[in-house]
Amino acid sequence: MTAIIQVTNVSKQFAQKSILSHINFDVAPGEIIGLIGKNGAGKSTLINMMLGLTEPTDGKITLFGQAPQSKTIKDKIGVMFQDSFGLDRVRGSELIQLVRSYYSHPLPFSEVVKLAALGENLTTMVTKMSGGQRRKLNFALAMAGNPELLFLDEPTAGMDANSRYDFWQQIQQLSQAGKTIIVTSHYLEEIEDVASRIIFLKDHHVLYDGPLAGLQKSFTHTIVEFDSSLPEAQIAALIHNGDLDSHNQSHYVFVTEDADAVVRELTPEIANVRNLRITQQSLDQIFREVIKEGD
Ligand SMILES: Nc1ncnc2c1ncn2[C@@H]1O[C@H](COP(=O)(O)OP(=O)(O)OP(=O)(O)O)[C@@H](O)[C@H]1O
Repeated sequence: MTAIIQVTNVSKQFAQKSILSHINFDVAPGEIIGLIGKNGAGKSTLINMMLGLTEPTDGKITLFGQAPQSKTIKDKIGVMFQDSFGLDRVRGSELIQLVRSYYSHPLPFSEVVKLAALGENLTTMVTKMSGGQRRKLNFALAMAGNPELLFLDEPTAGMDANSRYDFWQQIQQLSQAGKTIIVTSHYLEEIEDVASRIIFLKDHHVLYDGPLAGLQKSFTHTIVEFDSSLPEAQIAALIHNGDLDSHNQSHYVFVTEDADAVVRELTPEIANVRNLRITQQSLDQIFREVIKEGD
């Protein structure tokens, strides 16, 4: 299948400082790519290069087989940036109509409003909107042109829990309808639920590119968690085959490559251990652990 995005040996420097180095990946139609990495890893820079807003220092990017700056592909792309759009002294509905007018096959106005769950906020001046409402409006603007390819940079920042849930449901439906989606988010549990593929940026490179299950396999750690009223020093003295990830009140979380060994080490105090659970690491836990390495 033809790739929607091709990133070939791309490097980026700002003022001689390397931000990204030798980045390679292709994106197929219908994929939801979760682009992750700590603050400053280069996620927005990579998105900006894919959008043709900044040029790679080296390498090549194509979208739909053409240069990102090509006018003929603009109709196929929707973008939701981290920052707001600046046009504050207008109503949400006016902005949506304005953006629709730039596209040759925009979605009907009512469909845009429904997709973004904007409801009664439509006639509100943008300056009067809450952070969450502005994110929804930004999403409406990204979808207004009925794009094939969507870039979402931190889309749910500021949204409440219900709105976030509805938003990701919407994204999954768009993906099932064939849209290709590139998303960055610091809410890794959300990325974990929706992304068909994770691209993890670290130290200027792609550290991992593949499905979440593969990421868990590459970093073959398991979580052993339990509740105990024993003090941390006593628990730490027992367990040598795992690293303490967190201790919150009576709840202990250990990361290990050998869960059986950790359970055996706990046996002398098993009467003081409750709710023992063994699970795979979540994306958030892997992320925090990998990010810590080398810092
Ligand atoms: N126009 C620019 N000029 C100089 N440096 C820049 C420019 N844009 C980004 N940078 C630098 O490039 C690095 C990567 O920034 P970028 O915004 O791409 O990271 P990010 O992964 O999106 O971070 P965050 O998670 O905080 O949004 C940072 O060190 C940033 O300061």
